[in-house]
Amino acid sequence: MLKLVLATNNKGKVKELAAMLQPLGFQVVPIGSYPGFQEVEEDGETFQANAIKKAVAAAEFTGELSLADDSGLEVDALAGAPGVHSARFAGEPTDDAANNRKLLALLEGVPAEKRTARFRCVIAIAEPSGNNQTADGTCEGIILREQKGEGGFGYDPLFYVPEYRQTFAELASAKKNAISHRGRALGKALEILNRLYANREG
Ligand SMILES: O=P(O)(O)OP(=O)(O)OP(=O)(O)OC[C@H]1O[C@@H](n2cnc3c(O)ncnc32)[C@H](O)[C@@H]1O
Ligand SMILES: [Mg+2]
Repeated sequence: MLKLVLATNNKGKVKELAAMLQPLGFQVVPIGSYPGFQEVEEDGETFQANAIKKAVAAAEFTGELSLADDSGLEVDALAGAPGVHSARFAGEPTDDAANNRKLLALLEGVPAEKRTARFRCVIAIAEPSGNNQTADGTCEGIILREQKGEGGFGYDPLFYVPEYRQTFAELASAKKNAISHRGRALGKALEILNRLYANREG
């Protein structure tokens, strides 16, 4: 089995990443199952910087190949906010419902054609040595005026994908994974993982 530590405390991310990686033969282990791991401070100015920081910390702590995901929502009418601050948009600790309420309040009165947004994701893969590589993905959508759907997590009930006429929270999870920022970043990250494992078994 190809062991891979998932350096995230977000259950929604773990679920999606595991659903995509397990069928490919990866044995994924969430960082939560390693007692004593100190959560890293996500003080980077970019998704890439934060993803690398999380992946390297996990790889150094566990001695295993580790994957981290830093992601967020960029809303054009808000000049790209909440961006890297998506998780704590409405303050600490992370509260998805409060984040969604804040987003709706800030967009009140903004017409549909100006509610464009995108999710961004950077996945970092780190080795215990600290060596790391990254891959990114985006997905374009529109911020609705009210939440729709029960699936997913975070901003999913407000993120409408015109192509499918559904929000990320309404889409079946396999469909979300096929088109999401995370799914696209993971597709590229798999090429990195394949090279790393090929070298190991070399
Ligand atoms: O840092 P980790 O432990 O991975 O977990 P986190 O939830 O803090 O994750 P981030 O720092 O990457 O913050 C990303 C936030 O952006 C939002 N987000 C990212 N991907 C999303 C998705 O697929 N659907 C909905 N919201 C998403 C969600 O609110 C996340 O909390
Ligand atoms: Mg975080």
